[in-house]
Amino acid sequence: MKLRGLYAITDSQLLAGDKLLPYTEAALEGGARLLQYRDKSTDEARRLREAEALRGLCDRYGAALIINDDAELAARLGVGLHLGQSDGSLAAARALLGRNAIIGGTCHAELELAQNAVSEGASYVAFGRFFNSNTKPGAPSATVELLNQAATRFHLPIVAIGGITLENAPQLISAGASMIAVIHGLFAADSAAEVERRARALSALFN
Ligand SMILES: Cc1ncc(COP(=O)(O)OP(=O)(O)O)c(N)n1
Ligand SMILES: Cc1ncsc1CCOP(=O)(O)O
Ligand SMILES: [Mg+2]
Repeated sequence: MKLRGLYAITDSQLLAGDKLLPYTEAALEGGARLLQYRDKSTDEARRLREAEALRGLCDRYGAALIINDDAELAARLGVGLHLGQSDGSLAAARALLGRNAIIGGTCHAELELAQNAVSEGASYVAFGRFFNSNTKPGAPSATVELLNQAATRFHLPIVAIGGITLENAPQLISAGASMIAVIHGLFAADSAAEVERRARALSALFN
Protein backbone atom coordinates (compact mmCIF):
# COMPACT_ATOMS: atom_id res chain seq x y z
CA MET A 1 0.00 0.00 0.00
CA LYS A 2 1.21 3.50 -0.82
CA LEU A 3 1.71 5.46 2.39
CA ARG A 4 0.40 8.84 1.38
CA GLY A 5 -2.54 10.87 2.65
CA LEU A 6 -4.48 11.17 5.89
CA TYR A 7 -3.47 9.06 8.89
CA ALA A 8 -6.29 9.08 11.46
CA ILE A 9 -5.46 8.24 15.08
CA THR A 10 -8.13 7.30 17.62
CA ASP A 11 -8.40 8.84 21.06
CA SER A 12 -10.29 7.09 23.84
CA GLN A 13 -11.53 10.34 25.36
CA LEU A 14 -12.68 12.03 22.17
CA LEU A 15 -14.30 8.79 20.99
CA ALA A 16 -15.84 7.75 24.33
CA GLY A 17 -19.34 6.40 24.51
CA ASP A 18 -20.41 4.88 21.23
CA LYS A 19 -18.34 7.11 18.99
CA LEU A 20 -15.37 4.86 18.18
CA LEU A 21 -16.91 3.00 15.26
CA PRO A 22 -19.11 5.69 13.66
CA TYR A 23 -16.41 8.37 13.91
CA THR A 24 -13.62 6.15 12.60
CA GLU A 25 -15.87 4.93 9.79
CA ALA A 26 -16.54 8.57 8.92
CA ALA A 27 -12.78 9.24 8.79
CA LEU A 28 -12.34 6.26 6.43
CA GLU A 29 -15.30 7.33 4.31
CA GLY A 30 -13.63 10.74 4.06
CA GLY A 31 -10.44 9.18 2.74
CA ALA A 32 -8.14 8.25 5.66
CA ARG A 33 -5.62 5.67 4.40
CA LEU A 34 -4.16 4.59 7.74
CA LEU A 35 -6.03 4.26 11.01
CA GLN A 36 -4.10 3.95 14.27
CA TYR A 37 -5.79 2.42 17.30
CA ARG A 38 -4.33 4.39 20.20
CA ASP A 39 -5.74 3.29 23.53
CA LYS A 40 -3.62 3.51 26.65
CA SER A 41 -5.95 1.44 28.86
CA THR A 42 -5.09 -1.97 30.28
CA ASP A 43 -8.45 -3.56 29.49
CA GLU A 44 -7.07 -6.28 27.20
CA ALA A 45 -10.44 -7.76 26.30
CA ARG A 46 -11.91 -4.42 25.24
CA ARG A 47 -8.75 -3.50 23.34
CA LEU A 48 -8.91 -6.77 21.40
CA ARG A 49 -12.62 -6.33 20.66
CA GLU A 50 -12.23 -2.74 19.51
CA ALA A 51 -9.13 -3.43 17.42
CA GLU A 52 -10.90 -6.34 15.70
CA ALA A 53 -13.85 -4.11 14.87
CA LEU A 54 -11.50 -1.44 13.47
CA ARG A 55 -9.69 -4.06 11.37
CA GLY A 56 -13.04 -5.01 9.84
CA LEU A 57 -13.77 -1.37 9.01
CA CYS A 58 -10.32 -0.83 7.50
CA ASP A 59 -10.73 -3.93 5.34
CA ARG A 60 -14.00 -2.56 3.98
CA TYR A 61 -12.40 0.75 3.05
CA GLY A 62 -9.10 -0.59 1.73
CA ALA A 63 -7.22 1.17 4.52
CA ALA A 64 -4.63 -0.27 6.92
CA LEU A 65 -4.98 -0.61 10.68
CA ILE A 66 -1.98 0.24 12.86
CA ILE A 67 -1.85 -0.62 16.57
CA ASN A 68 -0.13 1.85 18.87
CA ASP A 69 2.48 0.51 21.34
CA ASP A 70 1.35 -3.14 21.44
CA ALA A 71 3.32 -5.52 19.19
CA GLU A 72 1.55 -8.58 20.57
CA LEU A 73 -1.88 -7.23 19.67
CA ALA A 74 -0.65 -6.27 16.19
CA ALA A 75 0.74 -9.80 15.71
CA ARG A 76 -2.48 -11.38 16.95
CA LEU A 77 -4.55 -9.40 14.44
CA GLY A 78 -2.02 -9.47 11.60
CA VAL A 79 -1.97 -5.67 11.26
CA GLY A 80 0.58 -2.85 11.47
CA LEU A 81 2.28 -1.26 14.48
CA HIS A 82 3.55 2.12 15.67
CA LEU A 83 6.31 2.23 18.28
CA GLY A 84 7.69 5.20 20.19
CA GLN A 85 11.19 5.44 21.62
CA SER A 86 10.18 3.63 24.83
CA ASP A 87 7.86 1.07 23.29
CA GLY A 88 10.33 -1.68 22.36
CA SER A 89 12.57 -2.49 19.46
CA LEU A 90 11.54 -1.86 15.86
CA ALA A 91 13.83 -4.66 14.71
CA ALA A 92 12.16 -7.14 17.07
CA ALA A 93 8.75 -5.96 15.88
CA ARG A 94 9.81 -6.46 12.27
CA ALA A 95 10.95 -9.99 13.09
CA LEU A 96 7.63 -10.68 14.83
CA LEU A 97 5.30 -9.13 12.24
CA GLY A 98 7.11 -10.04 9.04
CA ARG A 99 8.42 -8.13 6.06
CA ASN A 100 5.04 -6.95 4.74
CA ALA A 101 3.74 -5.35 7.94
CA ILE A 102 3.54 -1.56 8.13
CA ILE A 103 5.68 -0.56 11.11
CA GLY A 104 6.28 3.05 12.06
CA GLY A 105 8.59 4.70 14.55
CA THR A 106 8.46 7.97 16.47
CA CYS A 107 11.51 10.14 15.76
CA HIS A 108 10.42 13.34 17.59
CA ALA A 109 12.65 16.04 16.05
CA GLU A 110 15.83 14.05 15.48
CA LEU A 111 17.19 12.86 12.18
CA GLU A 112 19.44 10.36 13.99
CA LEU A 113 16.41 8.63 15.50
CA ALA A 114 15.03 8.34 11.98
CA GLN A 115 18.33 6.90 10.74
CA ASN A 116 18.11 4.23 13.44
CA ALA A 117 14.46 3.51 12.62
CA VAL A 118 15.33 3.04 8.96
CA SER A 119 18.19 0.68 9.89
CA GLU A 120 15.84 -1.35 12.08
CA GLY A 121 13.37 -1.83 9.25
CA ALA A 122 10.71 0.83 9.79
CA SER A 123 8.16 1.35 7.00
CA TYR A 124 7.78 5.04 7.86
CA VAL A 125 9.34 7.57 10.20
CA ALA A 126 7.19 10.01 12.20
CA PHE A 127 8.27 13.50 13.27
CA GLY A 128 6.49 15.95 15.56
CA ARG A 129 4.79 17.58 17.21
CA PHE A 130 4.79 20.42 14.69
CA PHE A 131 2.16 22.64 16.36
CA ASN A 132 0.50 22.96 19.76
CA SER A 133 -1.12 19.64 20.48
CA ASN A 134 -4.22 19.19 22.62
CA THR A 135 -3.55 15.48 22.82
CA LYS A 136 0.15 15.55 23.71
CA PRO A 137 1.16 19.09 24.66
CA GLY A 138 4.53 18.00 26.08
CA ALA A 139 5.79 16.15 23.00
CA PRO A 140 9.11 17.55 21.72
CA SER A 141 8.55 20.17 19.06
CA ALA A 142 9.82 19.84 15.50
CA THR A 143 10.24 22.40 12.73
CA VAL A 144 9.25 22.49 9.11
CA GLU A 145 12.95 22.86 8.28
CA LEU A 146 13.60 19.47 9.91
CA LEU A 147 10.93 17.99 7.68
CA ASN A 148 12.70 19.43 4.63
CA GLN A 149 15.96 17.84 5.75
CA ALA A 150 14.30 14.49 6.44
CA ALA A 151 12.62 14.46 3.04
CA THR A 152 15.98 15.01 1.35
CA ARG A 153 17.78 12.39 3.40
CA PHE A 154 15.30 9.52 3.73
CA HIS A 155 13.66 7.65 0.92
CA LEU A 156 10.73 6.23 2.82
CA PRO A 157 7.40 7.75 3.81
CA ILE A 158 7.54 10.58 6.33
CA VAL A 159 4.64 11.13 8.74
CA ALA A 160 4.04 14.51 10.41
CA ILE A 161 2.09 14.68 13.67
CA GLY A 162 1.04 17.14 16.35
CA GLY A 163 -1.61 19.86 16.28
CA ILE A 164 -2.31 19.44 12.59
CA THR A 165 -5.37 21.16 11.11
CA LEU A 166 -6.67 21.92 7.64
CA GLU A 167 -5.05 25.35 7.89
CA ASN A 168 -1.52 24.34 8.91
CA ALA A 169 -1.21 21.00 7.07
CA PRO A 170 -0.31 22.37 3.60
CA GLN A 171 3.11 23.66 4.74
CA LEU A 172 3.98 20.19 6.08
CA ILE A 173 2.96 18.49 2.85
CA SER A 174 4.96 21.04 0.84
CA ALA A 175 7.98 20.32 3.05
CA GLY A 176 7.78 16.60 2.27
CA ALA A 177 5.30 14.93 4.63
CA SER A 178 3.83 11.89 2.88
CA MET A 179 1.19 11.55 5.57
CA ILE A 180 -0.37 13.80 8.18
CA ALA A 181 -1.38 12.07 11.42
CA VAL A 182 -4.28 13.78 13.14
CA ILE A 183 -6.27 13.25 16.33
CA HIS A 184 -7.90 16.41 17.68
CA GLY A 185 -8.19 18.22 14.35
CA LEU A 186 -10.17 15.28 13.03
CA PHE A 187 -12.08 13.72 15.92
CA ALA A 188 -12.90 16.68 18.20
CA ALA A 189 -16.14 17.10 16.29
CA ASP A 190 -19.82 17.23 17.14
CA SER A 191 -20.91 14.61 14.62
CA ALA A 192 -19.68 11.82 12.39
CA ALA A 193 -20.71 13.93 9.41
CA GLU A 194 -18.30 16.64 10.57
CA VAL A 195 -15.48 14.07 10.93
CA GLU A 196 -16.13 12.89 7.39
CA ARG A 197 -16.09 16.46 6.09
CA ARG A 198 -12.75 17.15 7.84
CA ALA A 199 -11.24 13.88 6.61
CA ARG A 200 -12.30 14.67 3.05
CA ALA A 201 -10.78 18.15 3.22
CA LEU A 202 -7.51 16.92 4.77
CA SER A 203 -7.26 14.08 2.23
CA ALA A 204 -7.85 16.48 -0.66
CA LEU A 205 -4.64 18.32 0.28
CA PHE A 206 -2.73 15.38 -1.22
CA ASN A 207 -4.39 15.59 -4.66
C1 LIG B 1 2.11 8.38 13.60
C2 LIG B 1 2.52 8.54 15.03
N1 LIG B 1 3.58 9.31 15.31
C3 LIG B 1 3.97 9.47 16.59
C4 LIG B 1 3.29 8.85 17.60
C5 LIG B 1 3.73 8.99 19.02
O1 LIG B 1 4.20 7.76 19.54
P1 LIG B 1 4.83 7.73 21.02
O2 LIG B 1 5.95 8.67 21.05
O3 LIG B 1 5.09 6.33 21.39
O4 LIG B 1 3.66 8.30 21.91
P2 LIG B 1 2.22 7.62 22.17
O5 LIG B 1 1.38 7.85 20.97
O6 LIG B 1 2.41 6.15 22.41
O7 LIG B 1 1.69 8.34 23.36
C6 LIG B 1 2.18 8.05 17.25
N2 LIG B 1 1.45 7.43 18.18
N3 LIG B 1 1.82 7.92 15.97
C1 LIG C 1 0.78 11.10 19.82
C2 LIG C 1 1.50 12.35 19.51
N1 LIG C 1 2.86 12.37 19.38
C3 LIG C 1 3.32 13.59 19.11
S1 LIG C 1 2.07 14.75 19.03
C4 LIG C 1 0.90 13.55 19.34
C5 LIG C 1 -0.55 13.87 19.45
C6 LIG C 1 -1.22 14.19 18.14
O1 LIG C 1 -2.55 14.54 18.37
P1 LIG C 1 -3.17 15.92 17.92
O2 LIG C 1 -3.45 15.79 16.44
O3 LIG C 1 -4.45 16.02 18.72
O4 LIG C 1 -2.20 17.00 18.25
MG1 LIG D 1 3.97 4.90 22.17
